[in-house]
Amino acid sequence: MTDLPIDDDPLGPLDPDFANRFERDPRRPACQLYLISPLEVGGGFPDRLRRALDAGAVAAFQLRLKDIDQHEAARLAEPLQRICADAGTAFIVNDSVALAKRIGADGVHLGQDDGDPREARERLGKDVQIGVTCHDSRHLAMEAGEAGADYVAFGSFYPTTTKAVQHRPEPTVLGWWTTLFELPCVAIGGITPQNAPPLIEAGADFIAVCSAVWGEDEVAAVRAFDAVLRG
Ligand SMILES: Cc1ncc(COP(=O)(O)OP(=O)(O)O)c(N)n1
Ligand SMILES: Cc1nc(C(=O)O)sc1CCOP(=O)(O)O
Ligand SMILES: [Mg+2]
Repeated sequence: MTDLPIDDDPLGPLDPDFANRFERDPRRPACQLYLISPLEVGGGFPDRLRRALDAGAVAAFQLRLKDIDQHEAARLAEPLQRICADAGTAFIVNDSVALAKRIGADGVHLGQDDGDPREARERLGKDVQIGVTCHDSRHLAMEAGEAGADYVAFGSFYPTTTKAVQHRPEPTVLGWWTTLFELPCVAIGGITPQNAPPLIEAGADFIAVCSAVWGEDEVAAVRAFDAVLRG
């Protein structure tokens, strides 16, 4: 993941073997940016991604495609995965353990109907990051933690047009989670640079964003998130 300047950090450099993990680390901002892809990632999208990752610190990028066969998804993933690797950004595949394994992704994100995190762990191994959607549920989050997830995701905090959503957590769930558990939490849903601060202050370890970056000028948007996240 993209780091703060670390060469002169008194804690020393991040171990490159652990650089793409979802972990709290005092050498990184307390809350980091996690980009979710639009559904269309062909055409000029790789250039947009490169520009976005150059514009500020982006910890992770999720390839979120729907209704697409795995060969086509793997073909579309290839340039994006390379761009993320060059930028030190973790490359996460949405929904599909099979695709994540096939392309050697850094992680997979699983919704409640996307499969069992324990099976995903068996298939992907200990080094691949597994994230789990938990909506507004403390119970689901604790279950995901027990199942070996590397992060839990709560949402949708704000209205979104990217996806039909049925849950609206309060930011307090983030504070509850971070106070009790080491496992990082992700906040998602309708997040913009303007409405992000209450989620950051409540304790989100990551904010996951789609339309506020790809529906806008991606460079200006990542810079605006970067400024908010660096306080
Ligand atoms: C970081 C993150 N959080 C939540 C989701 C939503 O996952 P899911 O509920 O499986 O819905 P889809 O994204 O698959 O439509 C996510 N993708 N990423
Ligand atoms: C993919 C996704 N999952 C959500 C959840 O609540 O689990 S909200 C969401 C959409 C995120 O996109 P945007 O930043 O454009 O709102
Ligand atoms: Mg899903």
